[in-house]
Amino acid sequence: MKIGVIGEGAIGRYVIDQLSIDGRAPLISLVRPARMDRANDKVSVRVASVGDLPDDIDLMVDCAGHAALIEHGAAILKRGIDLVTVSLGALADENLEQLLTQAARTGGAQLHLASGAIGALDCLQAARVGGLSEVTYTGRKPPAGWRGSAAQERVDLDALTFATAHFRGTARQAATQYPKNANVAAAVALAGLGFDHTQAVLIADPDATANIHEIHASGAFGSFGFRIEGKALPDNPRSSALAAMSVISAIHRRRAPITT
Ligand SMILES: NC(=O)C1=CN([C@@H]2O[C@H](COP(=O)(O)OP(=O)(O)OC[C@H]3O[C@@H](n4cnc5c(N)ncnc54)[C@H](O)[C@@H]3O)[C@@H](O)[C@H]2O)C=CC1
Ligand SMILES: O=C([O-])CC(=O)C(=O)O
Repeated sequence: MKIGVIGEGAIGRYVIDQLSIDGRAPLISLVRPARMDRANDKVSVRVASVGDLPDDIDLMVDCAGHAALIEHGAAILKRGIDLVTVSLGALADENLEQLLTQAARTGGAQLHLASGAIGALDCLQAARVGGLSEVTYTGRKPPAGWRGSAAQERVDLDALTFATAHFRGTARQAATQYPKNANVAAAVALAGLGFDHTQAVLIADPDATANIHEIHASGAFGSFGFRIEGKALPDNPRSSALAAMSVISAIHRRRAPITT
């Protein structure tokens, strides 16, 4: 299977490392033009545009964030190449969602949303069939996990002495205002009640030692609570290791003769 990766940051590097251990086919990296000369011995080919991807590529994986999905997503799908993405929050923009839907139909390809740093999405998807009445997502990270986000303008991250909510609103608002931190809110919304009916709370917690994500949902099925304490990737305190693992898991499931 010939795979192309977008993004050589914390998630991208994990994915490239794992795929090179699998070692079945050359890896292609789609990078910004300024990064064309960067060295990574696990990558065989570097390209700066979707047009330069080889014809026999099987799958692209976006590990680069909203800007990359916006820039490359439609062109990849239109070329008939399936795309796995971690940038779910970008779909809070309805125009982008429509553009990607149309591109996938035109190319006969599929955009696969990696489960990312959260779980229990299967439960929400099934519960949605019978009708959900309420879904709340709470994201809690140490202050360092919120650096570079809108939280910085709302609370003094360096001076916090107790857990402080810096955002309360819908999943659409969270995903739009926190592009690097609230993809999980988008995942919960897309699996359950949608962007405008899923409530989100984002908390900076000086006592937290992990990225903690919680879902509380109720509906015709009953109710459930889900909580995960995810370790951050060593290179980026914002991003949970599970998000990178979920990309590899998505690729493995595509190859498997029997899959969930
Ligand atoms: N679904 C989920 O649960 C999660 C999703 N994410 C998303 O994944 C993104 C990446 O996370 P990290 O690897 O930790 O970030 P990072 O900042 O370590 O790496 C991002 C990489 O993407 C590259 N990049 C950015 N825009 C690009 C473009 N237009 N074309 C090509 N490359 C581009 C950057 O040069 C950098 O190498 C986050 O910004 C966030 O949106 C992150 C954590 C969890
Ligand atoms: O990695 C995490 O813990 C969550 C995250 O950044 C996101 O949802 O974008």
